[in-house]
Amino acid sequence: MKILFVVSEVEDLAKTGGLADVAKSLPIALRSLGHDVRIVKPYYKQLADKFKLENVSDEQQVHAGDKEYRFNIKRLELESVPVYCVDYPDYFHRAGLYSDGYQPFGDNAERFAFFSLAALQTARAVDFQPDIIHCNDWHTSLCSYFIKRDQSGFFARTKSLLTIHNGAYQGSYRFADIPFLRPHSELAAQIDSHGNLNFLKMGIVYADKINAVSPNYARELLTPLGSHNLYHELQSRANDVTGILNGCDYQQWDPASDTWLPANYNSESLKGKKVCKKALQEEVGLPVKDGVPLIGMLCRLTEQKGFGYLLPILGQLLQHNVQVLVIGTGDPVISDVLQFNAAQHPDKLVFRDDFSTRIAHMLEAGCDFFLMPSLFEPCGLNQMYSLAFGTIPIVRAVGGLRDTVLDLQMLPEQATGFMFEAPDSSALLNCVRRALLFYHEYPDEFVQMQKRAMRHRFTWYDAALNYQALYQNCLPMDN
Ligand SMILES: Nc1ncnc2c1ncn2[C@@H]1O[C@H](COP(=O)(O)OP(=O)(O)O[C@H]2O[C@H](CO)[C@@H](O)[C@H](O)[C@H]2O)[C@@H](O)[C@H]1O
Repeated sequence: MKILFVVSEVEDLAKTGGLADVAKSLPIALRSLGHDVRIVKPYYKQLADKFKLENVSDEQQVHAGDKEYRFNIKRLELESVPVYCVDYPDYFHRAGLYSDGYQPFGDNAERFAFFSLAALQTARAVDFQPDIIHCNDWHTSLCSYFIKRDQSGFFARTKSLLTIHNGAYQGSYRFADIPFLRPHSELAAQIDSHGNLNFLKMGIVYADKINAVSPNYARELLTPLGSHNLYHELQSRANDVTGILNGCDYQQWDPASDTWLPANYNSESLKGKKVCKKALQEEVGLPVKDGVPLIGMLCRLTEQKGFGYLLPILGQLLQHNVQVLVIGTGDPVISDVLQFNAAQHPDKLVFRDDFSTRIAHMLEAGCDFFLMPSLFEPCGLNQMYSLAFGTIPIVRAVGGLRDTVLDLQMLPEQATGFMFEAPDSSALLNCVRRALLFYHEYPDEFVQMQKRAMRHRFTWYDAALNYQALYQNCLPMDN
């Protein structure tokens, strides 16, 4: 099959979160199944600073009424997957991808409506007539609409799939302010009472199929509580909504060969993990103690990740014989509270307002537990990385976390972690206490759990097979 994978961010090129991990690994896995998959993404400053790329075609155009927007197409290869980059400096040559660090850019609607049109124009320019356009999240949802209404005939046989990586971000903007959409009366008919058009909703309405990044999140999306206020739209497409679990890139996340780590280890021997713990404690300034459990947390600082019920019990949690390390950037209100608590408990809590690939690997390897108490979690990748590193996840039973972690109480023989149900502080605190008790009281069983976790596999190969079947499902029978 010919697949055009349209996405805003890609690991190694430009990234703000888990979407980028998927946008690298899935196309590579699909390529290994023999499909002709090509990525289209914006030529962000982050990417332009790293790779000075040449144009691969004449200047291209997108129109908004009488106005012409001229852009260039650059190309590179990511492990033999072609990546076309839409080069339009006015929209994409900025320090951030979506915001200046404080506020979202005021023209995000315009930027991503343009990008969706430009991605389709890129396919035409390089004469790549896809069977499937695979759209990802709100940024590229409009492609599903545009191919259905395309006048050129180029996409007459093309079907579209929308993958929802995070349904909380929907891109809802004043329709009248988006020059590229003004001629589309069909979209104008879909605005809400405030005059806003919801980009993700348009993907849900117009895509041939829709999938979420885990089976459990797909089920949650079809409930009033889990639908991020898109219940009616999702329910009306219920027969076309499925879930495919993300994979884990075990080349990148392998403690036996990881070059970011001070020592390597595997599921036969965890000796190197102790070295990693010591190095991590030293690096972040925690007392170097082996018998004290170290809980790590690494994420974007947002409400989604469960800070609403974690922050109120941090003090209680730190009364235990434990060390906690939180690393991530994001909401300044959350970082202020973390900073305040860290100043009060310097020997027990460290917060780093920071993110780098190196520190991510160091944290995943050096901690005993990985905390991910998310309010909602479409799939979650960090819990898979922590399983691969023998770092026991403590998670809320929600979204993909429920699909990937097996709780000790429920499945004592197969358990790989600890889970709690209710999104509240006491359920979280009880769960962490349960995990700490197990660590202190059953050290041998704890090591067995670590080894079991390390052997658990969620491969991109399996995910790619499922996507392949879903693409087939989008296409007419004769394909
Ligand atoms: N401050 C920061 N800056 C840059 N990178 C950071 C960062 N903090 C963490 N990261 C990195 O981003 C990735 C996080 O992936 P997750 O899946 O855990 O969450 P995210 O919410 O971003 O993704 C969404 O999309 C993915 C992919 O489908 C779903 O798994 C997930 O549930 C959904 O919320 C990891 O590679 C991590 O190391």
